[in-house]
Amino acid sequence: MASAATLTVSPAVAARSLRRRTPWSTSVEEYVRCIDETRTPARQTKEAHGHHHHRRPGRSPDARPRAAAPPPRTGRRLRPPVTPTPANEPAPRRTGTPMSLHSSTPVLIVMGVSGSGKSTLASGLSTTLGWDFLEGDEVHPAANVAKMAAGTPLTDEDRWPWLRSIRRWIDEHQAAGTPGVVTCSSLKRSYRDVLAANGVVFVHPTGDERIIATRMAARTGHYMPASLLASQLATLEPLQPDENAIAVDVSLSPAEQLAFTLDHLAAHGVAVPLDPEGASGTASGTPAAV
Ligand SMILES: Nc1ncnc2c1ncn2[C@@H]1O[C@H](COP(=O)(O)OP(=O)(O)OP(=O)(O)O)[C@@H](O)[C@H]1O
Ligand SMILES: O=C(O)[C@H](O)[C@@H](O)[C@H](O)[C@H](O)CO
Repeated sequence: MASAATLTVSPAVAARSLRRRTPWSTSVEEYVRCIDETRTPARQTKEAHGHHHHRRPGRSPDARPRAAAPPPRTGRRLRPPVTPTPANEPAPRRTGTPMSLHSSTPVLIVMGVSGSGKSTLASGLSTTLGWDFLEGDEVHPAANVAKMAAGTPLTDEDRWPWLRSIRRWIDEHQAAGTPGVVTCSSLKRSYRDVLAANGVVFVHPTGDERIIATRMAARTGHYMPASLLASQLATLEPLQPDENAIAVDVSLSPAEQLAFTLDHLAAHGVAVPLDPEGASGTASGTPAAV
């Protein structure tokens, strides 16, 4: 893996982030406080709830300073940001692509075909990191949803306006210094190019298509028919070496996927909890090959 830049945050950005209760801090004590204050109850998958989280800067209750913040809890174990070295780099990724966060506010785009586990992983990342969350399916134009529900794949023209609205969400968050996590299939390179920016990292649950098909077939209450998986896979263009990305094996459990992704983020300078809820036991272990 190519070496990647360690995230650097200017004092002004760090101060702004602290005000927003986001976990950017060089001080462990402050970081503990921020994590504790941003922690929200575990989110359910949209399958269970039928709706998604969609928080924007300024509109989210979590984005506003809280008048009566609880006293900081003590004793939480943290994984401090580390500088990548050959010894502490996580296991090789499928793509072998460099991941770089430069000095911008990070936004994770969890991409992949329908049923690959985007929402499950993104929800875990958002909860663990305390970052804003956008369920990309929520901002599809109604006509797109109707089309997919009827079993017809979307075209490029259907997707451009949707991609642009996700781009706006990313821009708003980066301009505000508020990290975020968004789900967006981002199947083609040209789609990802609409979304890519400094600080934007694609996180791609990928691997055995039979696993995805099985999960899709078992899923109920979702507008996306399993019959569209074939066209999703046919449309998917693999990540390319110059894309800023982490590939995560779909065969891993949700907790393992979360731990694997957090390992990569930590190795690239992002402060993440050492003992995130739902990711215990594997964060510091060797992930399954991807
Ligand atoms: N790592 C995993 N292990 C086992 N089951 C999983 C895992 N990740 C997701 N699932 C299950 O697979 C199904 C699809 O997951 P999810 O809804 O997160 O995928 P998605 O990519 O967001 O789908 P879509 O794009 O169609 O909305 C769900 O039933 C979910 O509970
Ligand atoms: O680009 C697309 O074709 C769409 O974004 C789909 O991927 C669905 O929205 C998503 O997978 C929900 O099932």
